[in-house]
Amino acid sequence: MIHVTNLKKTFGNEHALKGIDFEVGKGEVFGLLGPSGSGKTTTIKLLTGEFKPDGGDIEVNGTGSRHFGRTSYVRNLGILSDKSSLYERLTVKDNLELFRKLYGAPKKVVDEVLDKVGLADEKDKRVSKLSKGMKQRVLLCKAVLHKPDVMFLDEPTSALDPTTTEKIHEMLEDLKEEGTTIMLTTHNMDEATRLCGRVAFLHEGVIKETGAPEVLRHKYKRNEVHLTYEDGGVRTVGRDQENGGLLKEALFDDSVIDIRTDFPTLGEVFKKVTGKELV
Ligand SMILES: Nc1ncnc2c1ncn2[C@@H]1O[C@H](COP(=O)(O)OP(=O)(O)OP(=O)(O)O)[C@@H](O)[C@H]1O
Repeated sequence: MIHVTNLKKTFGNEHALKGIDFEVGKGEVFGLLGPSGSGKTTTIKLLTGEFKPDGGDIEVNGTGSRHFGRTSYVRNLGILSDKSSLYERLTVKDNLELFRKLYGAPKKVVDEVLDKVGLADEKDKRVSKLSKGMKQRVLLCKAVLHKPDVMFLDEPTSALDPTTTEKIHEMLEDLKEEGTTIMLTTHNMDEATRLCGRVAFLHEGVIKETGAPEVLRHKYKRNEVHLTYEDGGVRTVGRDQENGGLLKEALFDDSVIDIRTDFPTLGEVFKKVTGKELV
């Protein structure tokens, strides 16, 4: 659904993207993970036609980047970015009705999407009276009501409270179930682990690693086993032939209360690969 080859973007002397490659399959949720300034938003803006590439190729749903300026291209996408906005003086429902008519979507979708993000009771409120988290949920409704095949979400939950984040995650999981192709950017490793089938680690405009979160966690795990004893003592041994007998004995040793392998979080893997924290 999304093909990106040797994509480059420069701002003056700043090489924001130094030639990145990735593919996103139909129905896949793909996460671009990276710290601030790594090039995540630039990538999304190139894919949605807001920026023009300085090199490389992009194709989204069969459309090449030279056609991204066409209204027909953007209308078939679902976009949630820092540029997404609502009419503050209109109610939630009137805002969504406006976009529904623009997209020619069926009337019932407005209530359906509001219900999904838990905002059915707020539909007659003016947008100017909503909290930040509520606005973000309405923006997500706006991005999905025409049931786009591809969605680009730039940090969909950044700086939101846990309840709003959970609601947004539930909605994204529903979209994933329905087979929507989603590309999102995030600093949040839990979000990426929960939602993404595959992630790419972006660091200083370069993709350093790509893969399924669990596969990457497995690939970068330390080959160690921690044995915790009932007196609180912890013994760490290599998970190898040499310690085979000891580990087998530990399984049946009543004084061993916990046996644990090191399974790093995605954030720890990111640090291992790039030397940088994901925040
Ligand atoms: N419009 C622009 N003009 C000049 N430089 C830009 C512009 N947009 C991005 N950059 C630069 O490109 C680099 C990548 O920025 P980008 O916004 O893509 O990072 P990001 O990973 O999305 O960061 P954040 O997580 O803080 O949003 C940064 O060094 C940034 O200063």
